[in-house]
Amino acid sequence: MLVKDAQVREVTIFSHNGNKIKTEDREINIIARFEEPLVVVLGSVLDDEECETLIQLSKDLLQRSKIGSTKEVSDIRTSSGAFLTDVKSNILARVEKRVSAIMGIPIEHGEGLHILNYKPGQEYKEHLDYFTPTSKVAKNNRISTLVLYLNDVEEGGTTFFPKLNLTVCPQKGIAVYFEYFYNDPILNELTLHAGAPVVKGEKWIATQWMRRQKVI
Ligand SMILES: O=C(O)CCC(=O)C(=O)O
Ligand SMILES: [Fe+2]
Repeated sequence: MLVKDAQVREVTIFSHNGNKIKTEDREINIIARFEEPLVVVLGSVLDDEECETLIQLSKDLLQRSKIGSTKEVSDIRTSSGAFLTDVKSNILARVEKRVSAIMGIPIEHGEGLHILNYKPGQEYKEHLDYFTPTSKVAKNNRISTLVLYLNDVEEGGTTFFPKLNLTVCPQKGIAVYFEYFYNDPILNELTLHAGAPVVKGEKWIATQWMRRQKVI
């Protein structure tokens, strides 16, 4: 009997089933999943000390980049951010290892954890995390994202997926995972997402974007 294509679910990168992911040093909870495109909400990914260390490491870095002239200005993303690329820290190394285990991709495929800080009114408008297929960087395009929430936001600052009608509320230590490496481009486009404006308090996140191949 013929099976209609539409009924066959595409293979995903994320391969964890059940309610928990056991990594080398932590048990992570799978809280919710939206199946196609796959969006997974994960609980207990980072402990308080790890969240606070990532914030502190980026504060040091942001401080330094302000002295240089690399402060980016964009209407799409009004927050300020920094890549923790050349930072040496045991906690950072431990977090990267865990992130790699969750995402099922070697950390060498990552661009380095990117820390973002949003103040009230700041946001990240609707966007796709992968580059347009025609761009030069798309040769080694992004395939998946993990957004780690580093603090509790008093009001606002949710991550939402407008095409899925899905909203994730930030909580310290939790994360949202999604991937966009499907054969069907429509599925990839459904991962459109945004960081809603922070209303009260501030928001800190760490984002890991994974590429198809190693980042050199
Ligand atoms: O701030 C958010 O909730 C979303 C962040 C995001 O989309 C990204 O870092 O690519
Ligand atoms: Fe994004």
